[in-house]
Amino acid sequence: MAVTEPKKIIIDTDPGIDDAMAIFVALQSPEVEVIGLTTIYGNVYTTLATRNALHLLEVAGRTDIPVAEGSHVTITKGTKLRIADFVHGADGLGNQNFPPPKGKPIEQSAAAFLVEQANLYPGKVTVVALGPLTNIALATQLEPAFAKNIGQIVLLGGAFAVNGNVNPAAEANIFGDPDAADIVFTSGADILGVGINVTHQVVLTDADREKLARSNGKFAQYLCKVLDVYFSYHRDAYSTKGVYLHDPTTLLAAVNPSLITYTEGVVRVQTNGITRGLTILYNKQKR
Ligand SMILES: O=c1[nH]cnc2c1ncn2[C@@H]1O[C@H](CO)[C@@H](O)[C@H]1O
Repeated sequence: MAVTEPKKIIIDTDPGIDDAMAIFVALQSPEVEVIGLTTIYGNVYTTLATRNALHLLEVAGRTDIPVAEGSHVTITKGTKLRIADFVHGADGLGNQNFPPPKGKPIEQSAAAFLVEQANLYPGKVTVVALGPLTNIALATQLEPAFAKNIGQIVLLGGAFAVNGNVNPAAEANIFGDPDAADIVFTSGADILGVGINVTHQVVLTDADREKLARSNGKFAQYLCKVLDVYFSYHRDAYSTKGVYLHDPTTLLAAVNPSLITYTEGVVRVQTNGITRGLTILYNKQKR
């Protein structure tokens, strides 16, 4: 039987409690090889995202994986960022006051790293984008062939035919940088978009969490510590007895796309007005 090579993935991330889960899922999945993490603002500011990415790799014993720091501002140089510390805690990881990581990010920017890896392995690298799409948009501007060279972009973003989670129109990652999102969606790249219409169907319940607490696994024990804040937020905001697994679901869409059903079409993003951040899908059924 032919042995299939693991899919090379770069995770663009703003850790983030559900980002931590997604990173651990990736590191536990033989189907994928994590060749780098790139960081972005969203759940936390970019500086803290970099610190948390390095910390999570140290927890996992995978300091061989490079971390490239991403943009601190939106694609239009906007500095008024919407940071979801009310979802993830001030430190992004459930207010656990973890010690600072020993490692450092590489010299390259996230966009430069993305471009380099896509050129190095044309058509073979999947970017799993778990935050606002600024770094990916910057990569398309840095290298016009990026959209062609990157294998696939699997992204968590958008609310397709449902309300957003920031406001009725917008989902948090798209709302974080709608201009960047529209650049990415119109870049010509092969994109697999996972919206909150999908991720709101994937819930880690209180019972699941108790099961996790009974596990001796290193990742299970770590996640039980950081999950409190995420559970409290969901209880207050949604009255749910559980949490939405946004980022892990998106990561799993890259590991095994057959877990989710898709529709094919064209997506544009509203970049101004009260519906700024709205994702619109034209599903090609009309000719
Ligand atoms: O209400 C919210 N406001 C802002 N961000 C949120 C909210 N709920 C979840 N997320 C975060 O945004 C991404 C999914 O949209 C996830 O990373 C999630 O942790």
